[in-house]
Parts: sequence; structure tokens; C-alpha cells
Amino acid sequence: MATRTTPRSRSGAPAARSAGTSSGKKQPARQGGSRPASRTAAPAAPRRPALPVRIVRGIWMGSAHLVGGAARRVGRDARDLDPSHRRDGLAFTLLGIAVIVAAREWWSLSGTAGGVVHNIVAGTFGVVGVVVPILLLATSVRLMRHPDRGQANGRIGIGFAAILLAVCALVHVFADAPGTDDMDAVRGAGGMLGLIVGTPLVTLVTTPVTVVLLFLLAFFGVLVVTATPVHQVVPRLRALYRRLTGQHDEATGDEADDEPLVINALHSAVEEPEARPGRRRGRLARRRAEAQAEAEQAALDAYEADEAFVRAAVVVPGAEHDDETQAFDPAPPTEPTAAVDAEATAAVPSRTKAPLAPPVTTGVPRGEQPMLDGDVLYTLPSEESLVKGAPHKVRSAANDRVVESLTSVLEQFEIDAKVTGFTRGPTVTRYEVELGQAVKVERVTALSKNIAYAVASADVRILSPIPGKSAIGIEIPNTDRETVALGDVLRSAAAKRSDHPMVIGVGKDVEGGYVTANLAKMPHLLVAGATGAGKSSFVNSMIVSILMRATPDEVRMVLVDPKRVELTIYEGIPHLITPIITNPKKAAEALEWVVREMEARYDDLAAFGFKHIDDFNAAVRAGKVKPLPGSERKIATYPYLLVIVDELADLMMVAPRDVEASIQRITQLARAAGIHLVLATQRPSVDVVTGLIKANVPSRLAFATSSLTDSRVVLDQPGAEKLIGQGDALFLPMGAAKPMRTQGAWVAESEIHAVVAHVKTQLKPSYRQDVTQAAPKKQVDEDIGDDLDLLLQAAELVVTTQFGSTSMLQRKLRVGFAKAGRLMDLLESREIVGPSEGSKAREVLVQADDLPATLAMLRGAPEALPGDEGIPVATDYHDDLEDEGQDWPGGAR
Ligand SMILES: Nc1ncnc2c1ncn2[C@@H]1O[C@H](COP(=O)(O)OP(=O)(O)OP(=O)(O)O)[C@@H](O)[C@H]1O
Repeated sequence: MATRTTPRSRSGAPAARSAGTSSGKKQPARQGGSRPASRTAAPAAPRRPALPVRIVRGIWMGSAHLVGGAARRVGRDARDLDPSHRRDGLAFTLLGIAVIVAAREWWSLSGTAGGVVHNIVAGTFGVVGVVVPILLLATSVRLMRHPDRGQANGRIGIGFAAILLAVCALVHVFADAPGTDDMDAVRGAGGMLGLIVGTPLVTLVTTPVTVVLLFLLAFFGVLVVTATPVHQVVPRLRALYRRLTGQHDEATGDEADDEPLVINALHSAVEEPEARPGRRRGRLARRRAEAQAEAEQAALDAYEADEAFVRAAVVVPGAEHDDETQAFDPAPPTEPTAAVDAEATAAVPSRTKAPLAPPVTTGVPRGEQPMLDGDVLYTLPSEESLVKGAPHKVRSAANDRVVESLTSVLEQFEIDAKVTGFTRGPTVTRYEVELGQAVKVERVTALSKNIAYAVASADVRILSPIPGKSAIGIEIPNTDRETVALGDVLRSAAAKRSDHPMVIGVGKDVEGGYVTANLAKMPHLLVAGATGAGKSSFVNSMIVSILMRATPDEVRMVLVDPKRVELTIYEGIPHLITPIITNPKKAAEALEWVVREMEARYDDLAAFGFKHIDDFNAAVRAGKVKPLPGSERKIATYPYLLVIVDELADLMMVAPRDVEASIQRITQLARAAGIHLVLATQRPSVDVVTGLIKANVPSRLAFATSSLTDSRVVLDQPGAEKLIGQGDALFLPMGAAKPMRTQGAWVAESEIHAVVAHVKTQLKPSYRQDVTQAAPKKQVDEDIGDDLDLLLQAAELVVTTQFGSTSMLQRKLRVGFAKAGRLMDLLESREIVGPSEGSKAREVLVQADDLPATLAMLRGAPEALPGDEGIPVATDYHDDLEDEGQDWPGGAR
């Protein structure tokens, strides 16, 4: 097990989070009284240094940064510089040019270079040159503030260029289109730019038409800058009108979101869009926004200063290959509400993580990725393909009402306990109740029905204690629940911390932190939940996460969708290795193919002396893997293979034994071969999720189940039956002691379409033909004949019960005496049971541990099957390479 710590502070200040919340510092509640002891102080807000100290620190850090930057620059190639420094350099250069141009064009401060500057600026732009310093200044500020928004910056640049061109040409045309013979007149009109664009147009299409065309060009520029499609012009102008006439306050949030209108566009050149709503609202809202910003800053400071706070991450034992299974947004532990809700009457603090926008954007190489063979440039979908969700609420009036109800229940039953805080997740809020001395925990837990009654919700879940805290947690659904946008999860720092292609966005936890998971670390995942609980939505989020982050070179998928509706949208994506499989029988065969593929990969890794696909891939990327002597194979990395079965029950109905056996083989070995299974079912009963499957699929994600029994099947504990549906889930990654309540991420169909369209236009899938072909007929011994299925069942029965009785076979397999006797003889001939001992049961010679091998032996030896083939790696996109690779097992690489 490992834990993750927050960054250490420079000052070594103590953990801000533990103050006020940790058990050690609790004040005992007043004893014996009917009312709980009053707590005057909300948990201490993280301390900030005094203003002068911050100013001095800021100046010091700023100078250090500058000096450091200068020093780094000396003697180093500019290409080695951090991209952010390079962008800052560009921004400062533009700023410098703006100052020089303004000095000459605005204030006529001309040194020796003044004439040159004027000739260049006025010569190029004419009188329009006076706005050049403003444009340079705006560009410079924009680059400094949003260096990461390359795409938006490019768009705004193009838009302004169009406007500038149009204006220069218009000025030129209105100034009677002077020619090059009178350069002073050109400089006094639209400069060379105006001349180059305006004069030919006037000659070609006359002055009036030119003016119309140039206005159109300018209008187009405005649309580009404001990112306004033509059909949105009217709604946005309407929104602008509403805003200017003060009707905006009544507008719904949706309308507000829809509104990057012309004015916003002007902001957008220099300003963070998230900051806008704060300005639009009334004074009260503005004060709140300021308070919130302060709180966020305080939280950030506390985070930096947080020396001792250690946040337990859910960890995978033996996860030797880099990052963690589950990650949280490093949004700091914080108690911002003291500041945020200074005006609120409730004294109970919200401990929900303040949403810190924007998330850290470094770390993940985005965008273009050359395919392995170098002749296809594959670009990942833009982050903007996925929409932004509404900002996360830290507390709402509904929370305050629940706190009142809880407090009054505790008072009515005269329990010396107090609601000391809460953390608000998107779906549920966890209210923390601390007990006075000598108060039994059971007194509160016994009240669960009364609490449910008081808050008018049947889905109350009580945790005693909250893991890691001396407090009881009462999880109550929010009446004003929020949707978690997948885009937000994938843009969060938690997701960006790792560039592993198998990291997916899961959702948000009950503290408002983003939850991501690395499927490669699961290493296999069971997803279950009743109809409508959110399982398919999760599968969609998972696939879209992969499409957003991984090229087909990195991850290939096998999608099994017996319901035929859920996954059709992904048909034709290049990440598929076979068309989506809808026939359960073919799906069972595909699983057998996965087993063969896994074995082939194993053999191949072993031939090159590697134990894990990650090591092999790393060595290939480093150019350290050479083809074996005599081989012309083109060495390439293996993609991860993700097998998603969206309804295990359908497969288990057609071929339970084969499916179970394949799953068992895959799950036991596939991890090192980079093969991972996700099994989803809406029927988590023991005949679908058998003991064998459960034992081999260690990570679980349970959406609302219809019964406690189902919850036990999925999680080995109750809880899932209390979930409230629509993506509310309990997530238990391998190695975690307790399931974590998570609201699953949501991705709309339109977003899926956009992402799928993006990936499909770039590459066609290159399907393997053999995935759904039946495995080559195995050599079943002649004496078994058609009785193989029965014999397998008989062997399993006898070995698991260790009881070699013919009458048991008769009863359990519902066969006659003669058939049961024949089966027993066959078992004896394979040395699974000993010889007959009269009326006594036979001795069983095989231990339960050896059952899988025994069953395999009865089916016919899996080794040395003819036709086993390895999965083609990335090179199979290129037909000309299909026949290469003699040393690949099966030769199909
Ligand atoms: N993460 C989520 N966020 C918001 N709403 C959700 C979420 N997941 C599911 N829902 C809502 O619940 C509905 C049902 O979800 P979904 O289709 O995923 O359920 P399911 O468990 O797959 O059901 P089935 O097994 O019948 O396919 C969705 O149409 C959506 O309205």
C-alpha cells in the first residue's frame, strides 16, 4: 500500500485541514444537557500571511523567477526552454513592440528609430496604425493569461487579422485609393495593406461592391473572434440586449452559459470566461464571488503550506507500473464556507472542496501524435469537444435545511451530538455528526429511519465512522443534485496528472473531488447495477475517455454489446479490433480469441526477455528491441487491449462454462500482457457473477442495485441498494478497503457523436478476421465423444466437493445411472477419481486448486493449438506489413 502526500510547504506549516476536524482537537459536547454544546468557532480558515509579507514574497518570487529565467536562457538553446517561458517571452516581446509603436504613433516620441517605426507602422497599416499598440497589448495580455489556449488564441488572431485587413482596405477605398506614386497619401489612408487589398478589388468589382465585400470580411472577423456561428447571431444579440437592459439577472443559467456574445468576445481577448458571471450579477452576488475567490486563494495557500496532511489514495497492491489506480483532484482540503457564506446564517461549515478553476493544464501531451509508422498523423479530439459543466456548488439552501432537520432530530431525541460540518458532492451531501463524551454511536445510527423521515428521503446512508475521522457520516441525497460533466473530469488536474492512455474519468466523490481511474491498474473491472442506474452511461464515459486520451496505437478495444443498442454509436472507430459483437455466441468465441491473443503476447514477451508489456513497449520506444536473428519483423509497441462486455448475463446464458473459463484464464494472466476486461451486468446474481468470476475481477463499480443481495454479490457488502440511481455509485478499486461513493460522469450523445466523428475521419479500423471465428476444434478424446459438457460438469462437481459419488452425479446432473457410471469411469481413466470401492464413494485424486488445469485437459490441451495468432500491433494498419513477422507466434504480425 502506498499513500500520496500533498506537496510540502516551504515553511513547514502544520496541516490546515486537520485543524478543527480531527478527532484529537474535538471539544467535548456539553454533557447531560438537552442541547448540544454550542461551537462558536467554525473550523479555522487556513491562515494567510499578512499583506506586506505577501507583497514582499511576491516581489521576491517574481524577481527570482525573472533572474532564474534569464540565467536559464544564458547558454541554453531556446528550444530547451519550458514552453510556458517561451510563450511568456513572446508576450513580452509583443508588449515591448506595443510600447515602441505607441511612443511613436501616439506621443510622437521619436528617437533615431522613430522614423523607421513610423514608416513600418503607417506604411503597413496607414492611419489604422494607431490601434496597433492596442492590438499588440491585448495579444500580449492574452498570451500571458491563457498560454494554454492555443486554439482559441489562434482563432482570435485570425479574426482580428480579417478585421484589420478589412478596415485598412475600407480606409484606403474611402480615401480615393491612392497609388504607390504617392506614398504619403498611402500612409495617410490604409497603408500598403489597404492598397494591396483595396486597389485590385476596386479595379475588379467597382467601389460599391468592394465596400460591401470588405464589410462582410470585417463581419466575418467579428464572428471568428467571438466564436459565434452565424445562426447564433440573433440569439446572442438578444442576450446582449437583455444584458444591457438589465434583464439578465432573471435569465436562466443555461442562457447565461450560452452567451459569449460580441461584448464577451472583447472580454475574451483578455479575460477568463469563468470570471464573467461574477460581474453580471448584483452587488450581493459580487461580494459572494469575491469572498469565494478569497476563500479559494486561502485554500490554495493552505494547500501549499500543508506539510502534514496526508491523503490516502486508493492503492493497488503490486502496482509496480507507475501511477495510481484512483486519483483525486488535488483541489486542496479546505473549509472555504466561513468566508464564502459570511452572510449565511448557518454556523455549520461546508468542508466541500472549493472548485478551483481552471485546473492545472500541464503534464499531458495533447493533440497530435504520430502513428507508429510515421505516415499517419493522428490527432486526439480537442478538449473542447466535451462540454463544461455548471460550477460545483459548495453549499446550497437545501443543505442548510437538512442541517436544521438533523439538528432538530438530535435535539428531539436528546442526543448529545452535533452536526459539525458537511461535504457536498454532486448527488449527495455527507453531514458530519460528532458525539459528546459517553454517547453511544448506536444512538445516532438507530435513528436512521427518523432521519430519513425528517429529511423526507428514503435513501439515507450512515457511515460510522467516516473513514479516517472520528465522526459519523450521514449521506443524504441533494434535492438540487448536479450533473458531473465528463469533460470537466478529463480536464481536471487529477486526469492530467497522468498521461497513461488507460486513465478514464469516473466522476466526482462525495467531497466534490474528481475521481479518475487507470483501467490498467484495475486490472479488471466488474460494473453492475439495476436497469436505469447508470451503467451504460458509465460505459460511454469510459469509452469516450479512452477516445479522448488514447490513439489506436495505444489502446484497442473489443466491444461486446448483446443488447445491440448501447454501443452501436462506436461502430467504425479505429480503436476497434473487430466490429462490435452483438451475437452472444460470437462474443464467447471472441473471449476465447482473447485468451489465445494473451498467450501469444506472453510467448512473444518471453522471447524478447520481458515480463510486462509496459517494459517491452518502453524498450521498443527507446529503440532497444531488435528483431530476432533471421526475422524481418517490424518491431512495434503493443496496444493495450480493452475488452468491454456490456451485458455479461447474455453471454452467460449461451455458454456459461466457456465464458467463465475464458474469463478466468484472461483475468489470471492478462494484466502483464496489457489485456483488461470490463464486465458490465444489470443482473448481478450468483449465476451471472459466479464465484469464479468474482474471484478474478477484483475491482468493482456498483450502481444502484435492486436488492441487498445484489449489493453483496457486487461489493461483498451492503450499500449499493441504498444508492439513488442516475450515476450514483460505489467504487471499490482493487486494494481499497472501503467503497467510495462517486457520482458517475455524464457525457451527452451529441458529445459522443463529435468525438466519434473526429476519430473516424482520421483512420479506418483495421479488423482482425479471426476474432469471432470459432477456436479450432480441440482434440477431444474419442471416448468422451458428445459427453464433454457433462463430463466437465461432473469433474467440477467431484473436485469441488471432493466427493466421488455416482449417485451424486445422478442427482446433480439429472442423468440416469448408466450415464453417471460412464462419467465416473471416464473420470477414473483420467485419474481424477480412484477406482470403485463398492458402495463407498471413490477417492478424489485432484485438488480443487488444480481444477482449471484438469478442465482444460478434458477439453483438449490448449497448448500447441494450431492457428494461434497474436494480435497485430499498430503496424496492422498498413496492409503491406501484414505478412511480415516470421517470429511472431502464428506469424500474423
Ligand atoms: N452519470 C449520470 N449523470 C446523470 N444522469 C445519469 C447518469 N447516468 C445515468 N443517468 C440517467 O439515468 C438514465 C439511465 O441511465 P443508463 O441508461 O446508463 O442506465 P443503465 O443502468 O445502463 O440501464 P440499462 O441497464 O437499462 O441500460 C439516463 O438516461 C440518464 O438520464
